[in-house]
Amino acid sequence: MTHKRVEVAAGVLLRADGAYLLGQRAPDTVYAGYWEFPGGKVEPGETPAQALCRELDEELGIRVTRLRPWLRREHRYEHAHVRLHFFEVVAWEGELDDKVHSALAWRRPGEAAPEPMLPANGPILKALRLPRMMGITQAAQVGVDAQLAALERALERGLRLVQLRERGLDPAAREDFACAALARVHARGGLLLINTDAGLAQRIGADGVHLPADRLMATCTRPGFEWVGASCHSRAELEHAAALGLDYALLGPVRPTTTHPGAPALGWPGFAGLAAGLPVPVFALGGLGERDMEPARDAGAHGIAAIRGAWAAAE
Ligand SMILES: Nc1nc2c([nH]c(=O)n2[C@@H]2O[C@H](COP(=O)(O)OP(=O)(O)OP(=O)(O)O)[C@@H](O)[C@H]2O)c(=O)[nH]1
Repeated sequence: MTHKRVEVAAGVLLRADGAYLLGQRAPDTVYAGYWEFPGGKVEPGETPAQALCRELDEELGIRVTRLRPWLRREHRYEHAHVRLHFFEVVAWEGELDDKVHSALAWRRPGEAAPEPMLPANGPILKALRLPRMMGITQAAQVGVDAQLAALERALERGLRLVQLRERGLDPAAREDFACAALARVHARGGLLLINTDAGLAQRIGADGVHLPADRLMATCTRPGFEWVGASCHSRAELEHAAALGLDYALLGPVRPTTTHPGAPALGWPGFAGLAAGLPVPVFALGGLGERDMEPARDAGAHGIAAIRGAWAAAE
């Protein structure tokens, strides 16, 4: 049986400590007892953002004062074909006064979520585990020792996601550097992805691979790592990353950069237009640093990826 598509708005309420809110569906609903993000169906004449503000007022008794578009994902249930518009809700007024759920629970991104979870939400929980800042290595440019020292400083400051992108190192030096970087990143509980070289990622036990755009477009099935991402410069590339079920995409350059001279800069409106409405978290890239996190997330980015900007913050 085919169903008309139902538009749904769902809110990831984020506390200052990074915890997010889940609600357990009441006994008299479809999927009773399953956990969900608070929200509900978009009514005729409403935008998804308006629907979410109404639902959070009705369900939780709060007035949303700041929200950001995040991910959009379609799922076919036996009872409905839903298109879920997920927003991050970062500020609200009023105390939580739940009127519809059996229970509420706050969870930090690393903690196990309560079970059972609505089936459409698995990738959303995985996206919440993805750190907001990605550092991309440049050991071939600055030297292996200087890059490892910069990596240690950045891990100390809280960096937990690193992409090793070292086309300029010969294979033996790249493998030595990758092992040294992986030990440091794993000592802090972070994730290390290897650009292009899936064999190297496999040998050293890295967390995943990162595909350059040409590799992405030549790839028909998701590589078999826990974390797989790709570099994108167009909507077609972003949609291919989404179709492969990748865990993130990088999109840029947002500003002109010395690493990609001559590439036209997107600016935040250009970034927001290309990144909107995707199921895959998108990092903004190109001339950015941690100070750009707020404008990036307001433009729909999951976070920021940086080469120079990731290592320079404390210098
Ligand atoms: N609120 C919410 N709904 C979700 C999530 N994930 C997900 O698949 N859905 C699906 O989206 C639809 C939302 O329907 P709902 O029953 O909450 O809608 P509603 O509040 O307007 O209730 P109503 O049916 O009584 O009017 C359901 O099919 C639900 O399974 C989620 O995280 N939050």
